[in-house]
Amino acid sequence: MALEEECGVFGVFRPEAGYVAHDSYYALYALQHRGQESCGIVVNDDGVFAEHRDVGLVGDVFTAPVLERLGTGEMATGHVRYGTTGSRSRINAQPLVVNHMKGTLAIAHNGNLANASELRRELEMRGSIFQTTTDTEVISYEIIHERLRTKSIEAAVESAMNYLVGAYSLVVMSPQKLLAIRDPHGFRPLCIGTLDDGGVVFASETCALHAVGATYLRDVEPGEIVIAERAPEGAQAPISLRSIRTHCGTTPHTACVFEYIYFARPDSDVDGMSVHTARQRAGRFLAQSHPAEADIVVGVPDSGLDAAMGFSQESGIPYDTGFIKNKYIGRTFISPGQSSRERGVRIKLNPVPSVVAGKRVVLVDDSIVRGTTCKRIIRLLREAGATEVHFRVSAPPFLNPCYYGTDIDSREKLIACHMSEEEIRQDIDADSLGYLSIEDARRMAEPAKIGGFCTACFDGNYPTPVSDPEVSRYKRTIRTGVVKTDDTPTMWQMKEARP
Ligand SMILES: O=P(O)(O)OC[C@H]1O[C@H](OP(=O)(O)OP(=O)(O)O)[C@H](O)[C@@H]1O
Ligand SMILES: NC(=O)CC[C@H](N)C(=O)O
Ligand code: SF4
Ligand SMILES: [Mg+2]
Repeated sequence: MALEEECGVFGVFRPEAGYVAHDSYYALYALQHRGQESCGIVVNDDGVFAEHRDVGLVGDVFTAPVLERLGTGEMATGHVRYGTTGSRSRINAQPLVVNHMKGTLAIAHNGNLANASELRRELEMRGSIFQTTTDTEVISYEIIHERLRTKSIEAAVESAMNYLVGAYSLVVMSPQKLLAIRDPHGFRPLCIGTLDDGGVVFASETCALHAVGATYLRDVEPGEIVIAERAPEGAQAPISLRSIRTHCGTTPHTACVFEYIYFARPDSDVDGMSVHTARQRAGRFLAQSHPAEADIVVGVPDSGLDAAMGFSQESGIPYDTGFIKNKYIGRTFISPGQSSRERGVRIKLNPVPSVVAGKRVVLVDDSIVRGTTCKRIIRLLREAGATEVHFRVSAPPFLNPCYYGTDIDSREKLIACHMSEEEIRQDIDADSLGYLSIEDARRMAEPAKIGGFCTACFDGNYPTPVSDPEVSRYKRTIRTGVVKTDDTPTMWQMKEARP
């Protein structure tokens, strides 16, 4: 496995009981690109939770009878998963539902805790019995633990956030409230929308708001807890929103830059910045930093197309459709092993010979991970008659794993960890090769309403301590509990502070 998708979360709260499972179904369909291993919906009908989760795609798991069985309710939460902690089995499918002394809780999580194993060990020592192998269950138990000594679910979340390190965009549903929570770094996106009937929705991406007919209100701020609850009688709107901001501004914002490069849908806005525009900007920057003498610019469908357009606009070289993508194949990333991944690339893309024959082609894609895709498509272009292929990549080279919800699992598999740029160019048989610089990767999303970006998979600058032996500079921090690299408290220090 190399780079993989992540997860999508959704929540809806309507003033009157209705088909909120159907809302979730449409939204999850729009978020399917963020995770294809499993999915789930939990409906809340006046405090009674009905749930369905399974491995598979949204359209396969949620048949009409299944949606029917979920019934009606005022609230629902949904999830599409690509697992980063814990296997891809049904037991780990989300939203998780946990019964505790003060009620029931459903939780949907996008992201990954950097201190999940430490927290889990500690919770187990205190008697917690885990049903899954996910970090999401760790978050739920941390919240429940805090709930026993706080007055409300939001106070419990606020308190639990003191111990959570890493990436978490959450939708939490209690019998009476629907909460949206974003970690103080703001790694993963999360936005708020409103419905015509006065309802409220939370979603990973704005494309899911559009899928349910909601209007974008704003993004959840990094560190913010947004609480949707029934407004008192006579209030202007039937559902009110309020916020707890005690965790806002406690750490620099480090939104995942790869959301703009690859993960998010181009028709989504993330932190107020259009993903399509960000990708076009990246293409323009590439044309400035790595120009080419060529006849046409071609993008690799799907996620290379916007950057190819930007390259064409900046360079003046005409853009054309050089590849047709088979509509009936999913993202090759989801293939379980390298051999089936290679087969997937073969059947997925086909060049258009009339476009590329006899042409010097600038080929643009969003990333090189293992080098499988680009090697294959450059060969296809040459077989179709392209005379030169200049490959431009709208991301910097991947050199490090991600601990925040993206499965870039080991350096062994990352081609840039083993070959120089010139060796890669030769290996993939390109006439020239140019990557986006890290600085330009940050610049592509600069207009976003967020303070800064994580670029750790490219430069190794992890915004939090991470408990992984691969990241040697943090080893000492984690073993000794002495912070050497910044002022972020270690897990051990946080534990000591815990009442
Ligand atoms: O170097 P590799 O290991 O081959 O991986 C890189 C490719 O994988 C992704 O595309 P993918 O085809 O998976 O999905 P997409 O259709 O969404 O671009 C990415 O957009 C690159 O094209
Ligand atoms: N990719 C994700 O956001 C995954 C969420 C969570 N860490 C899980 O493994 O289920
Ligand atoms: S390490 Fe890379 S993929 Fe992970 S959060 Fe940072 S920028 Fe995103
Ligand atoms: Mg691709």
